[in-house]
Amino acid sequence: MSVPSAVPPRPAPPRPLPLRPVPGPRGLPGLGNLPAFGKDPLAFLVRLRDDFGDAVTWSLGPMRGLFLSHPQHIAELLTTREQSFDVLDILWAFRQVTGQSVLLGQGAEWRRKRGLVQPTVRPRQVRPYAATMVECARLAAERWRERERTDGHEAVQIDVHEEMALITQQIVLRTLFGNDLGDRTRALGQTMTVAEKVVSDELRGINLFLPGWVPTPGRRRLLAAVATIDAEVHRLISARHAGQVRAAAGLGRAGPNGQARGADADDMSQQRDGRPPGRSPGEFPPGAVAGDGMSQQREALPPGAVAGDGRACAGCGDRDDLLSRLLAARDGAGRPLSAEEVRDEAVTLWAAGHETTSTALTWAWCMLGQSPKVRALLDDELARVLGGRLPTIDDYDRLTWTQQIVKETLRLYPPAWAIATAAREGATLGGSRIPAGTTVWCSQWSTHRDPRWFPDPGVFRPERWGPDAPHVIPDHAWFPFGGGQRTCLGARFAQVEAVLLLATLAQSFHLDLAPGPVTPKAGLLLQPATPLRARVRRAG
Ligand code: HEM
Repeated sequence: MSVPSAVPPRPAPPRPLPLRPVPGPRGLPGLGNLPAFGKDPLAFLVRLRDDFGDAVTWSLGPMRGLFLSHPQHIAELLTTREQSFDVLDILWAFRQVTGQSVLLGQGAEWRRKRGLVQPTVRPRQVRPYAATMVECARLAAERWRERERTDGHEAVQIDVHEEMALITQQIVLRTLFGNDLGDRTRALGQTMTVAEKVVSDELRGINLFLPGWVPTPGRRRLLAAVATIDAEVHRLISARHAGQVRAAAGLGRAGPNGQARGADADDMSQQRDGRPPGRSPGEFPPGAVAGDGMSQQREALPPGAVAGDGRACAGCGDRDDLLSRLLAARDGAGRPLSAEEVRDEAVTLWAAGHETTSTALTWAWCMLGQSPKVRALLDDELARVLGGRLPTIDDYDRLTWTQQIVKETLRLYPPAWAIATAAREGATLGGSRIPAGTTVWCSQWSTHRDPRWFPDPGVFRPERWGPDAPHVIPDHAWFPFGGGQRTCLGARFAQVEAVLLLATLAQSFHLDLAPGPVTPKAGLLLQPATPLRARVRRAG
């Protein structure tokens, strides 16, 4: 007879679903399936699944590929990625922006950085940023009203994505740097937009295979944009750091950007390792954490925004933005991130954190514009839960229909539409060996539209995510934020942001879409192929 134990036995890991890859469509000599994929990657991946099955081999130029469509295989890939698969080494342009951050790192270095960055954006920490999210949405609403006053009621036309990107850019920059950027926020945001556009272009066609040293006009633009970003971010970091050191040493209050008054904080102009100027490998002295000299920025923040919650970030002093958290972070050995590492992580959170969410919001408005019933239920919920006031983080759990709208939008139009990794020696999936070097792909676009998991997959139906939904959605059939150990660090941040922005803006406005079809285009992210234009109309 077995002795009862206080600790319940761990459930056995599910048996892997056997993997039996079949060859996909025959490609062209030397190019493989590159032309078909390049022409329409979304249609191509869906065709691989529909015409060939759940595990299909194909090739992209010299790259031997394996495409997975079954959620169980996807789950296995994402959960074993750190042990058996590498980050693809084709992301030269992306690396220029993110540097050696958690996004493209691997192995022990990635684990260390993930351990340092994760606590700064974990769900509990998103709470203090919610007020900033709502405030930035409120400012956008004010801007639209102002345009109504000047241009007339009928005339306010917007490019939805441009407007959403303005808001999310402002949110991420404020949550990162407080108000330190001041009136440079917009210009710096535009510089990041230039960099992102080039990165997106680089991931298409022949550029994908050009070594990083080949200069192209786009690459020159990218490097110039990165140099501007670096100079500004390093200025902010070193000013904040100098302010912290001075405050810790009791040498008086910091200046308006956190720098010690009279100190020459901007000493970050050396060039290193062929990277753009403005990066410094400098380590901060241990213990150089925020002191009490930052109250001037705090006063400049909107009321309640990025609250200085000492419990949330020990070592941040009265600044509680992401930069303070990164500067205060210590690894298991008590080591902080170096100045360059802080730069890389800050710019990565910025780049990874704004365009993804603004893209999701653009699609959400598109869906709302096309689905009057869904919109009417949204209006009911907003009236019931908010009754005309601005939302707070405490409303999040009650805004269930708004959450379902966001989830369903992320299903139909996942901003990140595919994940690709390279198999290492010894990698296996579904019990089968995967030859080293094989690029293993899965696609949110195609799996999220698989009728086996989502009946009527092309229909926007937020009810799927309600408690009474008749269909069980298997694990990893919906994975807009990836999965496993490398799952998106900002998933909670993004979901809270999307719900609060929609709730704030939809309370006051409808966005009436310009007539005509909206087609998605797969670049770095999945975005409308042409600008989504809408007329802003007062709600109610
Ligand atoms: C709708 C918005 C977003 C989407 C769809 C999205 C999607 C993703 C995806 C698919 C990954 C790769 C996961 C994987 O490989 O398994 C990822 C990684 C990441 N995301 Fe997001 N993301 C969003 C918003 C954000 C935000 C707001 C932030 C930061 C504030 C952020 C920061 C990151 C970081 C740092 C990683 C790298 C994690 C690692 O490799 O360890 N993301 N995201």
